[in-house]
Amino acid sequence: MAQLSAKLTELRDRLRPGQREIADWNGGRLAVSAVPGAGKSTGMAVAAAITIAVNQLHQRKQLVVVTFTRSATANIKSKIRNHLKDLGLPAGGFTVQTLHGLAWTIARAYPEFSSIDPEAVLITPNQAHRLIRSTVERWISGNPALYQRLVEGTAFDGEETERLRRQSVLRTEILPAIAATVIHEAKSSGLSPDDLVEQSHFSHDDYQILTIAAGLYEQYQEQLQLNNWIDYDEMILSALRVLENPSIRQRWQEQCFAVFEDEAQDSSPLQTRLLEMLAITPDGEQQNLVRVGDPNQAINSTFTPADPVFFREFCASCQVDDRLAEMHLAGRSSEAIITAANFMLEWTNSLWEQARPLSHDSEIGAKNLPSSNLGALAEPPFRSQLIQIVPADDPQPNANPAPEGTGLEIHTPPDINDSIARIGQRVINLFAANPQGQAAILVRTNDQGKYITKNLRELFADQIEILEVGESDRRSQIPAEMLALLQFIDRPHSPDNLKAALSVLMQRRRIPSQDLNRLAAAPEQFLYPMSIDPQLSEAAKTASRFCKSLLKARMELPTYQLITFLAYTLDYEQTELATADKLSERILQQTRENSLGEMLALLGEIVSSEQFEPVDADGDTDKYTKAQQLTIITMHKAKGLDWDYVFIPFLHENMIPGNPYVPQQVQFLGGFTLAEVARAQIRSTVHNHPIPDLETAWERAGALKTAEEFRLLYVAMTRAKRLLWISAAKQAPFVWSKPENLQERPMCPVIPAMMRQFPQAVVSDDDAVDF
Ligand SMILES: Nc1ncnc2c1ncn2[C@@H]1O[C@H](COP(=O)(O)OP(=O)(O)OP(=O)(O)O)[C@@H](O)[C@H]1O
Repeated sequence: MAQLSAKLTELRDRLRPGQREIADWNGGRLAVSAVPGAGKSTGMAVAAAITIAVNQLHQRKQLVVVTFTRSATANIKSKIRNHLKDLGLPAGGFTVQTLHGLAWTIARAYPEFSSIDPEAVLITPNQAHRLIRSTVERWISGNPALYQRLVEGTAFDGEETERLRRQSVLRTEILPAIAATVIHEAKSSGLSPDDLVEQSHFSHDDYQILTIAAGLYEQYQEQLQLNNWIDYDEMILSALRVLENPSIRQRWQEQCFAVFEDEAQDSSPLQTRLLEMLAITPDGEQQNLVRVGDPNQAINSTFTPADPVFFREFCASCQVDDRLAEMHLAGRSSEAIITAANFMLEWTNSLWEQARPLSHDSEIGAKNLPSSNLGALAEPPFRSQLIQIVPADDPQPNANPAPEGTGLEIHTPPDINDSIARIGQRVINLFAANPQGQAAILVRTNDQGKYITKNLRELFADQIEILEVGESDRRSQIPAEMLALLQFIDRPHSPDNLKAALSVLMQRRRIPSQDLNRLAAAPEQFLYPMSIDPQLSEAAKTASRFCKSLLKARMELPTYQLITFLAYTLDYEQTELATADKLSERILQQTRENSLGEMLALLGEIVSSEQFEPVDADGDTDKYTKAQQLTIITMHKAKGLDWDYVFIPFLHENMIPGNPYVPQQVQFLGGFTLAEVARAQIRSTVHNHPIPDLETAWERAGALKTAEEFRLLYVAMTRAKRLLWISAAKQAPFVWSKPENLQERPMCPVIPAMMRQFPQAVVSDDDAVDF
């Protein structure tokens, strides 16, 4: 016993302040707000092992550890096991699960209370999902007046082709977008369709957007049940339904000693409710709940219902009881990188301050700040929490490593191709000097990653080992792309099928970019135009020829060869072709008659249930950070990872923070996108604020997006250990779907501010040639 106690002390001593507060937790609620690289996961794993040991937890009294992703789950699990092993204890007394995994375990154990069929198929309904499509169709037929009001938009002269165009946009873009956005938003905030109906009485816009949202949500729920599907929110809801039963709840609460949650800033209100319920002690006296997170790394809030506000509120309420620990020390990066990240955080917060209606003019002049839309936010984009370097006696080996050169470099090359060449040459030199070095290029969009990869391969052939993470994302799109093209081949005169096929061809750059709604509104005229029909544009003629070649293949090829043919037609790369072959084989094995109808039905199942693993896809993130490898990855995916050398090119204003964008084809409804407006309205009801009108809601959505984009840049910057290399080329594309059209682009506004603040980091074009 004395030996265990000595080992526990030794383990605790390996922690730094902040981490120790988690390890010293002995009941009740605790919030831990940490900076990037503070060692949240490391601290939580040690704290978990100590808690298990001290409280002698076992199979029937467990510590429940919850993380956000499956790869993080595996990571923490192995850390806890190793600590327990070092302590000479069995690897029991705890479970590590994702929130959804936990909910599913509870729901599946009691089907009679969760009303979940264990055979139900799990789906993630995006806009293109057939569940969303049929939800929209049913809503339209049940709500002709609301639909008609949408068709009329802000002005309508009754012209027939315009009506058809608007109907097509509404059916295939606007309403699916509203459905996909608001249903998830409402559901994971714990609102039912009836709640939304009730809220809709308090909003007074012409389109009655909340009424539309409620109607779509209702239809969606019906369809979900009918098909025996469940979505991720339903899992949480059904677990909550199970726990409503007092005796089952009691049993779970007895079994659960405490809940430790990592990445708490990313949880939705519904998820939090589940954890809070489990964490209540059986006597109902207290909540054994430790939530660890970083509100400044909340980068999912504009496309999921997570909102950093919730975690900030949790921190604030714990602070009142003196139950808030702050982890400011971080050993990941060189000091120059930490200073740059801190500056960026404070600069963004002053931008918000200046944009507030009651800001002081005198300060603005001094800070030389550009204008921004952040003033619509009640809270600053960042929690005011600066990263500090660790003291000399820190337990982390090589903490705050020596910088590579000055640690921070800011480049403004003439154009994006120059940026890519500079990065390539620099990586070759860095890898030659440091055989253990790892590097990454962080991009805002997958289009950028694809462009960089192609150019680096052309410029440096096999001198650099490159891993482009987006490549495997593209592979996972393959079943859906095949389905879209085959549905078109099967029924080419359906406007929906035509539009879906054209979208795939456009995304894969097989046909020029253009407004597809006009083409899809009249498939006959598009495919087989007669002399009396209006002339097609050159771009439309190319698209028409392409589509006809697909139809011709249908006549000439046996069905089982169609997928392979389409894969070549889309100009798939090597691994994409292998994935398409695998898909084709699977369909061949599972279908008997080999008819197109049978093939479509099976492919539809595969797509909606996501049962197909693309070739070489797994969630193992170790392969992203290998030595001597240059990883090209989006800023979102880079969260939680780090590299010695991090390159962030293409920092232009239209990327970060970006502009609130209303696509031309939806502008007949007004200067906003309805899905975002509806979301901002639902958000207000969740926070018990009055429902804003359309314009105010749109402004707020824009401000949230700006704040999140700056947080995303902060996450990206804090991935660097020894070198943070950033650039904004003078010439860049207007849109990345056409990277060859270069023009002068303004920089992301934080770059000039950083150049003023860190003049020693600015690399002039003449110096850059030497790298
Ligand atoms: N007490 C410690 N002793 C030794 N190494 C540590 C300690 N705490 C953290 N580290 C190291 O610091 C690095 C960052 O830790 P970790 O991944 O836990 O940070 P995090 O706060 O979860 O990071 P993120 O910013 O990605 O959220 C890891 O390499 C980890 O091994």
